[in-house]
Amino acid sequence: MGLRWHAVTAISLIYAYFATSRTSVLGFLASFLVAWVVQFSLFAVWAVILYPTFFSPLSGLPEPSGNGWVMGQWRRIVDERPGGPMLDWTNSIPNNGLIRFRSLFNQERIMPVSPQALKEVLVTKNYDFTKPSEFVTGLGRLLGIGLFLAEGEEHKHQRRNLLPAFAFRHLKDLVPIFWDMSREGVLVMADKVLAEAQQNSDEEKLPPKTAVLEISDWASRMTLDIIGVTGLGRDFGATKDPDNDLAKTYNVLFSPSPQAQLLGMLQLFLPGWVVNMLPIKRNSTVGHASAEIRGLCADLIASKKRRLAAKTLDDHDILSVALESGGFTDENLVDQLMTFLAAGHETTATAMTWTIYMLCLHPEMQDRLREEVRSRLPSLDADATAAPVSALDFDHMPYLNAVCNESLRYHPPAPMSLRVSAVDTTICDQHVPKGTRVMIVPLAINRSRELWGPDAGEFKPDRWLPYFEGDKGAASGHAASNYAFLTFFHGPRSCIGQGFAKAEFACLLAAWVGRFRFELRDEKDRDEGKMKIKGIITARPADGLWVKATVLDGW
Ligand code: HEM
Repeated sequence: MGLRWHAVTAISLIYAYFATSRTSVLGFLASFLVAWVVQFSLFAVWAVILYPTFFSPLSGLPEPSGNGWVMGQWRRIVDERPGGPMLDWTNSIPNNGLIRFRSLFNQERIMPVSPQALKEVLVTKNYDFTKPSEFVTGLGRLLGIGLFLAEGEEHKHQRRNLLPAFAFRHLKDLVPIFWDMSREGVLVMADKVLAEAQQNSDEEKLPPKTAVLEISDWASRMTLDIIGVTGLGRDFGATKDPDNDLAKTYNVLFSPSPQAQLLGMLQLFLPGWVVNMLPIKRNSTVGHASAEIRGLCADLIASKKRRLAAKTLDDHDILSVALESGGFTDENLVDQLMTFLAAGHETTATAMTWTIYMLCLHPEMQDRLREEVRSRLPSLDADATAAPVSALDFDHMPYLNAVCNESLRYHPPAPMSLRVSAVDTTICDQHVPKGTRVMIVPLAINRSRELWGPDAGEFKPDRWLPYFEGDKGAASGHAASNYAFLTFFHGPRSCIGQGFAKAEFACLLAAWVGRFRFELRDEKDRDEGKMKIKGIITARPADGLWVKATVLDGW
């Protein structure tokens, strides 16, 4: 529910016009202000207290206790990790598929938590629920107004034209490229570790061939290079160069700074274009970064178009597929590329970061995974052409796939997202008025005890392996429903890059764990509950993940 600024201003003007003699400008202004403030105050009492408490059709839904008088559950929402309070509510509040909670100024949110409620929001009534307008004005600067932010018919059209780039057959062909790039990246990493290890001082007490790395930075640079080559046909060279401009630009864009949080909050109350124009540093940083990325994407398109015109284009990257479809204008293609660059590398890098963290907490799983990798894949030192790998090699690595799935379940890189009902509609027969905000929380669903059983809160890759010969439940991690795994969402707006991300993730993880042993640098990080986790779209350890990486021999 938003204040109707135009109506309030018009009523205030009319009041001031009739209430004053119109000879005094000051008198007119004072009356205008008084009328404005009175209306605003009445609205605030209605919107913040009366409506959510007594009049909302959603007020009968179960909700967490301990609401602040004005701020609802806001304190918890900002203090805890993204999605953390919702996880707690999902597991503790009895419900019929929907939970309501109140956010800043008691704004109502509803959260679908049963398979039926999720199915309606994501699949059967998907187009009743759109992305909120602040996504377009806020995220649009980072992601471009591409597939991620398109709606309705425009979304269907774009998705249809982009799908061939993600077809199964095409993804299979990408696996050797993913592997090759993972292999090369790990060789660069290993050189760096060995060079640093030679300079280790005695006080550091690090084992031989060991150095401390910040893992999320390495993961981001490698995934940026992978999406560069396979998505856009350009190698950005970020893995080899820690000062790579594009990597640094994304690093700044996705850093959860206090200013970024403030802007995100203001987007809830002010028109997006006003927020984007506020004279604060974050705005100019994002403006410059976004212009730089746009320029880069425009260059790439121009160069591909020249090759397409000269009939020398035989690439299969996402950009080439989009170009050949003929379904996009140049301007729109720039937006699509921005979307794929951002959505296609931060997410997978976050998955890598959390997986290394979990494998540090569970060294026995790390050893088991390494054993499988080393027994199934050629050494990283082997010549890639002499020892090629294929998608089939990865299909035959059950533990690798189990670890990847479990990590994506336990730490979904994008822990929550938002929708708004575009029309009056229903979820599980509950009336949902137009304009209601619907919070979709993969972190909460992926760890729901109702859907996963009493061990939902444990990291257990084995749940993805068959418990007996012919056990079909392994494919869904033995969950009660397909909707229990929400990491990539479901339905027409599910992640188009899901297959791409899973294949890339498996290659990267196999190469990293095959070559290195990872241990946490700081003992205090063992307590996940105390870790500061923040993020814009994706959620990672706020201060990075610092690990001791040891280069291992024998493979
Ligand atoms: C582990 C990695 C990834 C995760 C966890 C992930 C997760 C998601 C999620 C949850 C959504 C839906 C968000 C929403 O609607 O609010 C989404 C959408 C999307 N993702 Fe991914 N993603 C990953 C990797 C990728 C990759 C590698 C690409 C591209 C190569 C990609 C491209 C997209 C696009 C274009 C959309 C918008 C789809 C649409 O609205 O039709 N993602 N992703």
